[in-house]
Amino acid sequence: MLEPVVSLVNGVKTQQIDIQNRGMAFGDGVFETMRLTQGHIPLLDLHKARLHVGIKTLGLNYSEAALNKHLAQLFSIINDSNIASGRVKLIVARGQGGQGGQGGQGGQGVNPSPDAGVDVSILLYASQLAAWVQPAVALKTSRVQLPHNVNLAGIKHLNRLDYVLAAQAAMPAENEQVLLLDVANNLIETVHHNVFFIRGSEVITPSLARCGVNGVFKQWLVNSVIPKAGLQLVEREISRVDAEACDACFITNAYSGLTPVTAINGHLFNSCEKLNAITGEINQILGDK
Ligand SMILES: C=C(O[C@@H]1C=C(C(=O)O)C=C[C@H]1N)C(=O)O
Repeated sequence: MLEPVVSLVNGVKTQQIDIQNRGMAFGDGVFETMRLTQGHIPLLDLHKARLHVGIKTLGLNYSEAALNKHLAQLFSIINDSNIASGRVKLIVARGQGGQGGQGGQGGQGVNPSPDAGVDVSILLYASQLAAWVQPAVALKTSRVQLPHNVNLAGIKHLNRLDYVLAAQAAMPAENEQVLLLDVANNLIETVHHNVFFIRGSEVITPSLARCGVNGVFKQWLVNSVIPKAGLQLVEREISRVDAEACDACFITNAYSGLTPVTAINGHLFNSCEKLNAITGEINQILGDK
């Protein structure tokens, strides 16, 4: 785990949170993992929009003005320092407090009290991008499958235990990422990325209606990049057999962008012209190359 270079909790420079914070106690919150490039965060508006969806779903007592103030404070610290590129993690968790202080189930206080506030914790990890970005990876499926949960599908909430179990079971090598299937045996995503397949002029990505995280980079690709590259986006269920019939595969997230996939459980994929077109478009827009 990389040490944060700057850590703000509700605008105060500290690495401590309240022992009763509900984000820690119950996973009662949402988060964003964002890329910092030359002092700015690409796709920040999309990160904020996804955060907002999660906040609304969880019914957090949220002030957009407070969030913007904390972000401005963070940017001012970044600009005064020599941190140019890295990773920014933003957590919005419900403040402390169980049900009226008396506890809910078994005195554990699962129900939030009406006056439970909101903690906005902003943590900056200044790591070298190159240390995190892999040129290409192989995927390995995990025997631990994602349950369906339509209440939380798409949201990047703090409860990631299915992912922890799946990664533990798969034990990936250094050049591997863990691919998750759901309980209906459809491919969903990797532990840290969304997944895409190219077949002819179609770019196919799993439907996340029942589980999975609606990635910010995925949203940007789907709405802006893929149409520009003249390709057709299809969101649907994908089985392993469907996937193996495809020409190419890649994974995405906001931190590392697009990463080509060389194989899934030993089934090989090549790079293809269409994948190069998408990568070219991304690099041009993000100004990476
Ligand atoms: C919880 C995580 O999940 C992944 C995050 C994204 C994303 O934000 O783009 C996509 C797929 C998820 N499996 C994470 O922090 O990596």
